[in-house]
Amino acid sequence: MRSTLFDLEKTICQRRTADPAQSYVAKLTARGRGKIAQKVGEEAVETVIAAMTSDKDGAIGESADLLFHLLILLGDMGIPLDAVLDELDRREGVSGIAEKASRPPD
Ligand SMILES: N=c1c2ncn([C@@H]3O[C@H](COP(=O)(O)OP(=O)(O)OP(=O)(O)O)[C@@H](O)[C@H]3O)c2ncn1[C@@H]1O[C@H](COP(=O)(O)O)[C@@H](O)[C@H]1O
Repeated sequence: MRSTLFDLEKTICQRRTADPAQSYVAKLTARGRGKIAQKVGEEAVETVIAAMTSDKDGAIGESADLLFHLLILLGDMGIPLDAVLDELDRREGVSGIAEKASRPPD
């Protein structure tokens, strides 16, 4: 399996406390979780816009930005990428339709 996301997670962890003048990760982290979360939202919107305009190259670039900023946010919250992947593994083979139907009524 490609280790790209795990390698990036490690880099982000190392850069969090770097000099904000030298590191984007450190600069964004220093601005606080609200700003990091805002960036995740912006990159998500930009991904959606690329999709809605059928801009494949744009969608690839914006998806990379989204994953990068999501990893910064997870790192800031102390959530390892492994925890997210474990959750996806837990859901494997469970149809989204069946899962929704099994939820208790509101
Ligand atoms: N993958 C990335 C990556 N993707 C995007 N970006 C940066 O993310 C920023 C987002 O761009 P935007 O135009 O959306 O934001 P902005 O205008 O800078 O910010 P705002 O003023 O809007 O808040 C840009 O500065 C991009 O260069 C990245 N910066 C770093 N990485 C990785 O993170 C590592 C550590 O980076 P540093 O922390 O900078 O050393 C690098 O070696 C790379 O592997």
